[in-house]
Amino acid sequence: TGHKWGYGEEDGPSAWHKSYPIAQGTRQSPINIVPEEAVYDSRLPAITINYDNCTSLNISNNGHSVVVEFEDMDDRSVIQGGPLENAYRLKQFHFHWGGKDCDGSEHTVSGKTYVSELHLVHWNAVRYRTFGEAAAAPDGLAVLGIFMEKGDGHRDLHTITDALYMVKFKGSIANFKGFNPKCLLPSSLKFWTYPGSLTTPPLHESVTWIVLAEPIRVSDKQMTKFRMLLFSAEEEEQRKRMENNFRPPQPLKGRTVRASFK
Ligand SMILES: NS(=O)(=O)c1c(F)c(F)c(S(=O)(=O)CCO)c(N[C@H](c2ccccc2)[C@@H](O)c2ccccc2)c1F
Ligand SMILES: [Zn+2]
Repeated sequence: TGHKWGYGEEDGPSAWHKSYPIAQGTRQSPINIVPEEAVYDSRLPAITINYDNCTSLNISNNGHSVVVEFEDMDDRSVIQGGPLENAYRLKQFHFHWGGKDCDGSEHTVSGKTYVSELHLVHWNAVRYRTFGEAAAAPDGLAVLGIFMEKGDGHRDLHTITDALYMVKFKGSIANFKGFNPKCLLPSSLKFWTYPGSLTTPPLHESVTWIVLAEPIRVSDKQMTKFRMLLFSAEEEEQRKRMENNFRPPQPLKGRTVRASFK
């Protein structure tokens, strides 16, 4: 299903509009966040993240990123508050990263890039019956974005980077039970929020983005493990390293970015 797309010269972000015209839409993501231009909204409630009973299922390499999926048939792991009218269920999380440390994140802050960005994808199960339905609705998805900067290793990220060898090739999947992504959250939940889209095809304009201002740290060794993943499947003779799987910032087109903090 859907046209083959990637992050290369021919099939990368600048070519996506040919199969996905929404790529040139009015609420595309990611964006460059300019803190001084963000509007502080004192009425924005804090976001509440209830992952205590989350059930992680597996970790997989889908040829675009490394993804950890969760059981989402009830409200066992939800995010709410902030700009959200309803509780949104955690469906999966994945990462974006660069080939070296100069870039890798999707959102940027006053032009600053981070080495990686973690996305926790949630869907509005109050208003929509299935993830697919929600994914195509303007208030269907909420993605929590967490910047990752170079530093000493993140203890809990270890659990993930130590499992990456199991999903080296595109199409590989492995058991990954008992992981709670709560441990990946930074200490502050201060955030910016704006109406946007998926940053990969199908690029649906269905995402309320919640980007945390405080990054978490990732070590050099841990980044090296992400870069050992492959875009290619085991049987392909051309082995392409999975790196630079990020879309560059898109035009704001009049949108307002709100801040939960001064
Ligand atoms: N940055 S982002 O949050 O926009 C994003 C990504 F950057 C991203 F790489 C993925 S992905 O699943 O890794 C591969 C692309 O489908 C998804 N995955 C989506 C998804 C699939 C299943 C379950 C949750 C999320 C995406 O594949 C998708 C969303 C909606 C409809 C079809 C596909 C995604 F949402
Ligand atoms: Zn993403």
